[in-house]
Amino acid sequence: MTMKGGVASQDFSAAIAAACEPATAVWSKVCVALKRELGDAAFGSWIAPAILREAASGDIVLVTPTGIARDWIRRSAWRRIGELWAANDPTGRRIDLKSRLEFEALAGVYVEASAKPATAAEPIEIVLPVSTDAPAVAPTSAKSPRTQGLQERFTFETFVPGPANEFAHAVARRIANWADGHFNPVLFHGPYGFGKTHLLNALAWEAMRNAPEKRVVYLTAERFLSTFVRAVMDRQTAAFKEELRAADLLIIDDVHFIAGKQSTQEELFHTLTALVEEGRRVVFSADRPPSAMTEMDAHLRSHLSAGLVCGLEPADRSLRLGILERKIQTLSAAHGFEPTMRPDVLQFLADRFTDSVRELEGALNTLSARAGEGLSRMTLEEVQAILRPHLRSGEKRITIDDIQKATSEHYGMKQADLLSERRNRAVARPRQAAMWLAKQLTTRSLPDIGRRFGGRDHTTVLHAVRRIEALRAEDSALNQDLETITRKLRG
Ligand SMILES: Nc1ncnc2c1ncn2[C@@H]1O[C@H](COP(=O)(O)OP(=O)(O)OP(=O)(O)O)[C@@H](O)[C@H]1O
Repeated sequence: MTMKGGVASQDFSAAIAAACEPATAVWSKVCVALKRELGDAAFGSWIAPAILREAASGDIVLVTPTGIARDWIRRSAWRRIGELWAANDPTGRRIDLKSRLEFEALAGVYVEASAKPATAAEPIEIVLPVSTDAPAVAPTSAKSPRTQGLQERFTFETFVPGPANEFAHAVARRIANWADGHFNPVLFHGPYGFGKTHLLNALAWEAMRNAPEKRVVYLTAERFLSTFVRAVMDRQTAAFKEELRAADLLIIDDVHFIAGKQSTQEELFHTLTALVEEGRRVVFSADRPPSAMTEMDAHLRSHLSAGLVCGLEPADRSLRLGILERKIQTLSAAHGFEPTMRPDVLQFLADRFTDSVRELEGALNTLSARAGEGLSRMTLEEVQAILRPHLRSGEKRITIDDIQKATSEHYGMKQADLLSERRNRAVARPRQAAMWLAKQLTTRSLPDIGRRFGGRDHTTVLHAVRRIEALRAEDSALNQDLETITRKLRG
């Protein structure tokens, strides 16, 4: 079914101006009205995930992530979309509606009109549909929905192998090459901050590059949980299942996160068995082996161990030195300074920051921010003086999970509320407070924090941090809340 926009004005200059208006601008206007008319929930669930594409002929196609979404729009909103489109696009461009699968069958005919209208709410987007525009070599900086959740810097090129992770690295490369799926699922486990997410991201990028026609789905367990909860609330579980089960390769990061969350575990169990039965690949990461996931449902636990369980060990000294050298090269390439540091400084860093590679990287970033191009000339004394605050020993390490638990407990809500899409103040303010605490008490980056709060964007975290900073100046109750939670976390 296609629709045609009518010429609304006889005024020639107005028509010329309108003709220059890109389809995305028209769609944004349509979205503003649709959001008002349908309400946030329906708009966010069905319209926002759709993407506008433009044909060489000038025809516009609204592409939905699933057939179910296409049918919903056709049934419930298409007539209205046609009216709004016609009213806002006097040039009379046609707009058509297709599901992604239909659209991909016509691949090559269309070019992307835009990622998404500015007015669109955050979509229930859980897939990385891989199509002909997969990254040719390394991922580019443009973040399209299909690369949502993946970090561009986490590739095999930037991953340093060593004895601690050699086997995991080899297994990940094999999966990324779509080699035989003899071991399925594969679970990578290892301690906090030693490269699991990096490895899974690298695997996803490489798998997409090697087989652009296949569908690779990457999501964190937090995102799995929050998307599933939202799908249940919106009665969209069928669409949720359809999206996941259409994956050729499903990658779920930090699966331990859903331990104890009964219905989410069940859903994951069914997804896992369905995919494995069909010979599709499934990859997980976790902070411990399945045998140690005592809160995990026994059924799911045994299926997680049914393929290959593969450990990453903490990086040894030579690997830490290798990683430091690689990171220095990356920093120097980005900022144009000499890619070296004094050997005693390198050794000091490798010996003092052993808790995780994340800490090691954080120390290097601190030095680079302070010294800039003087990094290569820094003496050991200067380095020690700058890093002294980071070297407090015996301080308890606080995780984002700890912060979410303590914050939700303090405000008398569930941890899942902090990850949910709910925007009312009673939930939004504690969520912002928890994000602020995560920025203050952990070394996590803004994208990393967003990832752990239901897969939110780093700009949302930045906004939360700024909001809390501003409120602290005038809201003593909030200050007290933050102090109480911090005290509790520090133990
Ligand atoms: N072998 C490695 N080569 C290069 N960088 C590494 C390596 N191992 C870890 N890193 C870096 O350390 C940081 C932390 O790694 P990552 O986020 O993958 O840890 P993780 O094991 O997933 O931790 P968590 O369980 O807390 O999520 C990242 O910036 C990553 O690039």
